[in-house]
Formats: sequence, C-alpha cells, structure tokens
Amino acid sequence: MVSLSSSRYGKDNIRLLKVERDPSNPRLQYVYEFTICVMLEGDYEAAYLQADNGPIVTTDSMKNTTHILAKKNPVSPPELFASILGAHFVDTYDHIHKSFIHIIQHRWTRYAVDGAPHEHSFIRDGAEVRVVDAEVHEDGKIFLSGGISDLLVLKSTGSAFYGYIQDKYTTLPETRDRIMSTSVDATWKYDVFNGVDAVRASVSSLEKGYKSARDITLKIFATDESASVQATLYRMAKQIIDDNSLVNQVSYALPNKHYFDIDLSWFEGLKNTGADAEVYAPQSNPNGLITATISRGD
Ligand SMILES: O=c1[nH]c(=O)c2[nH]c(=O)[nH]c2[nH]1
Repeated sequence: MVSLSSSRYGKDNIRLLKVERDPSNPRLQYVYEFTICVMLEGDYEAAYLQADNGPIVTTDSMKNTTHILAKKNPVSPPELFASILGAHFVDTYDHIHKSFIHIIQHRWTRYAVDGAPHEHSFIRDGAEVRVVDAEVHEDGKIFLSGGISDLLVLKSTGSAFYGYIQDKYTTLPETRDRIMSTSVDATWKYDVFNGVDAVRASVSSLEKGYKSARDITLKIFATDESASVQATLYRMAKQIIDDNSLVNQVSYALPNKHYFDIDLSWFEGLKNTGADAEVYAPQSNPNGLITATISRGD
C-alpha cells in the first residue's frame, strides 16, 4: 500500500527578456531579463494515480502563459509580475489551489557613453541576481519574498576574529585585521498581501525593499568594524527590518571566503603575516557558511 503524500509540477527555466519603451522617447528603453519557475498544486492526483491526463494544465501552456502575461503586464517590479502570474493559474483553473512562482532577474545595468547614460545599452555587471518568490493561494492570499543572490563582496580591512573557543582542536590564529569576503544570499519576507491589487498598491514599498536591502547589505559590510560574519549579518538584517515596515523576516546565507596570510619568512626573512601581510592565498575550500533568520518582534 502506498499513497501520494504530496506533489507539485510545473515549468522550470522559462526564459524571457522584455523591452519597455519610454512613451515620450521610444529610443529610451528598459530591459528586464528573467528566468522563471512556475509550479502548481491542486486536484490532479488522477494524473499520477490513474495515468489520467484530464486534469493536467501542461507545462508547455505554463510557458506560453508566462510569455503572454509578460506581454500584457508590467514585469517590474518582479514581485508584482510573480503575483500576476501566480494569480492567473489559481483564478483560471478551479482545481488549481496554489501556485509557486520563482523569478531570477539577471542584471542589465545601463552604462554611460561619453559620460551620459546610454538610452538602450546595458552591461552585465557581475553574477549577482535579484530573486523573487510568490506563493499564491486561491483565496487571494499572496506570500511574497524578495532576495539577492551571488553578490560577491570583499573588504581588505575592518574585520577581526578573536575570542573564540580555544581547545585542543583549535589551530586558527586570532586576528585583529583580516580580509572579509562573501557571496551574499539574502531573502526578505513581506507581510501577506490580499490579492494582486494589494501588491500593486505596494509597488513602491517592494522596490524600496529591494533597493534598501541591497544598499544596507553593502553599506554595513563596508562600515561595520566586524567582530565576525555572524555579528555583521545580524546588523544587516536588523537594519533591513527597521527600515522596511512591510518586511517581517530576513534571512542571510553568507559563505566565509577565506584569504590566508602566507608565511614567507623562509625567504630572506620576508615579513608577510599579521600586520605585515600583503600577499594572501585565496582559499577555494573548505569555507565557513554563516546563516541566520531574523524576525520582527519576539
Ligand atoms: O566570522 C567568522 N565566524 C566563524 O564562525 C569563524 N570560524 C572560523 O574559522 N573563522 C570564522 N570567522
């Protein structure tokens, strides 16, 4: 005896790029490139249990729907587009009860030519992406989260690490000045929205959520006299919650990308450790991984 405990299905890696043209100057353009995953949950058990395809909304149709709704709606901010897309499936099909939309927005940053921002030319400045998740229920509730992934940062001073457990397993030297580097993975959750119109009414807060989370991450990374990745992470998350009334939870996953001093004293007594360190050895593995979720209230 077995039973179907849970199931979800959909289309992953739907790719699209949308060009939006300024109404007063069609050469002034904005581009949005997304990779999207659409997943649905509902009453389609017969497809699994009886090989009955009757209740299946095809994953190919999900891809088509994504393209059509991107044509008919604004795609920015991605939180709004994810809500529109997710609501479409639960509103259109009675037997679909929940949809899960995951959007990765790839960075195309307008660049300057002869000192002036160019109207329609963009540069991919790094691997960093903006991420959005929308969980849309048929009763209209929309659970949104925004995020940043693969934002690679490094500071060459302003980070210390000492005072930790010293026991027979410890070899790590304490340091008052080290390189700190991480690839930021941050996620922030919003209060639940009641319907797409409520999301639409909060577009400016969603845009501000993304901009302020990114700015705060970069600013606190740079300015905090860091005692540890843990302490710096907490300050970032707290500031994001303090500055965004609709955000109720922030999570970070911060790999600690180590750069170790290289002892060169064997060569003519060269001093290259501690305060004398200038040439470091980047470590690819293993790496620390510091994670936490910080919530509003208790
Ligand atoms: O900021 C840090 N936190 C740690 O928990 C840790 N552990 C370690 O070896 N180096 C570091 N750095």
